[in-house]
Amino acid sequence: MPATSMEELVSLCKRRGFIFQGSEIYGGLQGFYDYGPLGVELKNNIKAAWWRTNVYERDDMEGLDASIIMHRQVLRHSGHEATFSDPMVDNKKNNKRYRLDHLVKDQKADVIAKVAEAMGQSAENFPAVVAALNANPAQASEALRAAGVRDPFSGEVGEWTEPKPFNMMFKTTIGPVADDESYGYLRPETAQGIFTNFKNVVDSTSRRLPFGIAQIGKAFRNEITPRNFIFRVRELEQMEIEFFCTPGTDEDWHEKWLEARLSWWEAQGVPRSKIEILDVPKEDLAHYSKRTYDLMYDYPTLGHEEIEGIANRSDYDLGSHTKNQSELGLVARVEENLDSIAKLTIPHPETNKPVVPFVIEPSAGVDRAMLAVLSEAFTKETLENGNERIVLKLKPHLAPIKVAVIPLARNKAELVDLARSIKNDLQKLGLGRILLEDSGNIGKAYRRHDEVGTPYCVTVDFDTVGKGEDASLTDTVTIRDRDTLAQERVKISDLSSYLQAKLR
Ligand SMILES: Nc1ncnc2c1ncn2[C@@H]1O[C@H](COP(=O)(O)OP(=O)(O)OP(=O)(O)O)[C@@H](O)[C@H]1O
Repeated sequence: MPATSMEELVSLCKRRGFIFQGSEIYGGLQGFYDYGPLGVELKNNIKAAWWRTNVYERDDMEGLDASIIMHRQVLRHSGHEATFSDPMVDNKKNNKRYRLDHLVKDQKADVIAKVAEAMGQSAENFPAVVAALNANPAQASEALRAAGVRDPFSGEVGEWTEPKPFNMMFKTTIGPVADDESYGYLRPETAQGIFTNFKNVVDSTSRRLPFGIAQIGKAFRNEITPRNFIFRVRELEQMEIEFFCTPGTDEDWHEKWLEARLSWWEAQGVPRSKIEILDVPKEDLAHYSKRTYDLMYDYPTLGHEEIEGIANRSDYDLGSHTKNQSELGLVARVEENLDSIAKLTIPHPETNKPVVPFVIEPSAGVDRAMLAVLSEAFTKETLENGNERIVLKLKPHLAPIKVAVIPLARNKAELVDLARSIKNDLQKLGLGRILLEDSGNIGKAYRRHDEVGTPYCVTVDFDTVGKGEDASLTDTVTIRDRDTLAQERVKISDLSSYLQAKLR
């Protein structure tokens, strides 16, 4: 059974070294997390699985790693300077600041109903309530107060300001002079680096439509209320694809990508039955989107929340960043661009005339992926002897440690030396991290490796070195299967092929 609460996951992640609060020894920094020894392995494995499926196993994709700090013109013409903002409100009583929609959503049902009524909306249509609050700031602050909207920090009814937009981009100075011109932004999504490199990739690879560019990397959002562990953070990582296709084929590609992405999640242990597909209503679509599917995973404690967005972005992005916009017959409404020096077109596959392609964008968060994968793998079992065990039933390709090699006694040099040499041989197979686990107590070692999801433990005991009761067991080791708890005796000489077959 998957995790039933976020607390279970938070506690496991801290206890076993997956995830720590950022800057913890100075009291922590809200919205920033550090990935520990096992977290970095799991994260790398998720990213590698995504890259393998979306780049290596397809014939229509290229990869990219663009820089994080971007020219302000990029984020001006992408629309982020003007629109990448969330409405926020302050509580005048304690100066705490909240994202308006989060604040209202977390109130009791009767309070939400009162806010909705005051704004002339139905509580069932929550986005419409938020839209009405944003559109009528003065009425909104009165509605929040009259409905008795409580401050989540103090628990008391707040004295709420009018909502105002808050741009979520991190701005930074570039170079030694801090003047009005010398600033850039930390990218709020990786996508823009793909659009600005579109021409470079086309020119250097001779790609023709349809094709896509994949990128994994950090993005930064100054979220007003970061919360729910790594679900909403200020420094996040994204796995994004911009898939360029001929206008008119976009709807078809949108469906294909939806299917491809669901099947990828399934292969990572996140079943379709736990993902709701939200066909985002027209009135809630981002300004660039023709249609968007949000994949809503059923997170413990939070319920269904977005794990990935798959948007049909039309020709908005390349159309916004290209020069000569007026000659290109753009479908999307874009702001005038007199700064770009590149024409972002590609020959139409049938007419050979220059065309600005449409874009399908599957965009997933690595941190949210990690939370979902951990949540699905988390299992509490009662054993035959009545003891309870916690086991992370991660898919082997995602497990941070693939095999733990354990000498039965840590003070017996011949056991430890042989275990080390087995570990070194297995490490050379390139399966991922193999750990020499010589902490001594075999029971504790098994428990630890269950909890961190190690699929196999290999134990070197006295029989292995010919000092046990059964001479026929010399040069064999015990392999313990994490999920079935079955133990098998295998010859050391067969170990590599045995584990390769199980883990590849
Ligand atoms: N603050 C964040 N922390 C962690 N992951 C995030 C954050 N914002 C976005 N993501 C991830 O990046 C993906 C694509 O970003 P997108 O801009 O579509 O998110 P969003 O619609 O702004 O998300 P939300 O509505 O939850 O704020 C999301 O599906 C999510 O997995």
